[in-house]
Amino acid sequence: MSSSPVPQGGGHRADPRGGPLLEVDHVVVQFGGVTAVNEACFTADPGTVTGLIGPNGAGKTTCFNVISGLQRPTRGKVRFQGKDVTSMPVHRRSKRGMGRTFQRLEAFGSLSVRDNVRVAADIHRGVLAGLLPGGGRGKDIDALLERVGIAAYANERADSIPTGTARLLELARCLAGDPKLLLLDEPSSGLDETETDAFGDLLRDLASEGRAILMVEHDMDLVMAVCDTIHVLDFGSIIASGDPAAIRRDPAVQKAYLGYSDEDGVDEGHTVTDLPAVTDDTLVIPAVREGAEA
Ligand SMILES: Nc1ncnc2c1ncn2[C@@H]1O[C@H](COP(=O)(O)OP(=O)(O)OP(=O)(O)O)[C@@H](O)[C@H]1O
Repeated sequence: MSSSPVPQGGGHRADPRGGPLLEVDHVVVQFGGVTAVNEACFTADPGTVTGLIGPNGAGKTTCFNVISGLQRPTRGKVRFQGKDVTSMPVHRRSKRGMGRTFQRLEAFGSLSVRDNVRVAADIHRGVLAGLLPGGGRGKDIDALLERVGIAAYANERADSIPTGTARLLELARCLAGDPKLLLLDEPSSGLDETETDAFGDLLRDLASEGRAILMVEHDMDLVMAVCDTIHVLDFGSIIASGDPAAIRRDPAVQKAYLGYSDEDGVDEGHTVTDLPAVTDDTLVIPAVREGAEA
């Protein structure tokens, strides 16, 4: 895949002073009496995949909204390439190299898959737009579709493709802007197992070009397979940060998801057979907090 002629992010740099590409610094978001994000601090670095996980309502999307500029934090700062962008509008962050996909699909339904990417390239004026007029540019767009695995759908209307494919289209539209930071919100939902494996490979490949990837994702197998670092949010606060092995073992994470941890042993009505194994090999963190509505 690395021989693809489409945007290759090699050379994406962090803050020239040597800091991380993205810094979320003590961010607080309050909606009336609800504290959606509570003093969150984390970073994303070039060449890495960072996961932001947590049960439903933990504050993941609100964090993404703060980073991308859709939500002003009540307190705290967001820095990108060392610059304070907390008050910067969405389009200027995007121009500086932030790309985002949404849980809700954003493509133009009546346009073909290829034209959706073409429009995104024109909007971003990324490396695709304006380059090699005519056939050349079309070829680059087709190579991008190939790279994300949706070339077979190039001529289909965007509103007629399966949900998983539409998510990959979102990613292709995002990549047309050649972002330094990719913010991916539930990117694998709708993908089957084989597609998810291929998607994981693509994420690693995109990171290897020097991009920073920050991903909110409920598929824990994918998160554990591709992330270098994982931050776990619960009720707006980061309760654990570390590599996948550390996160699997973390008692606070097990409690947040399962209501109990390995350290608790068997109590509060749980029997041995009730307790799912939480081991290095078996990840049994469900997407939904135990007892919560899905
Ligand atoms: N605009 C808003 N107004 C009021 N409360 C909000 C708003 N947006 C989010 N919230 C609340 O903030 C908290 C965090 O929500 P958020 O959507 O960020 O969680 P999440 O981790 O992304 O959840 P999910 O996994 O279900 O998408 C929730 O309690 C939610 O109800």
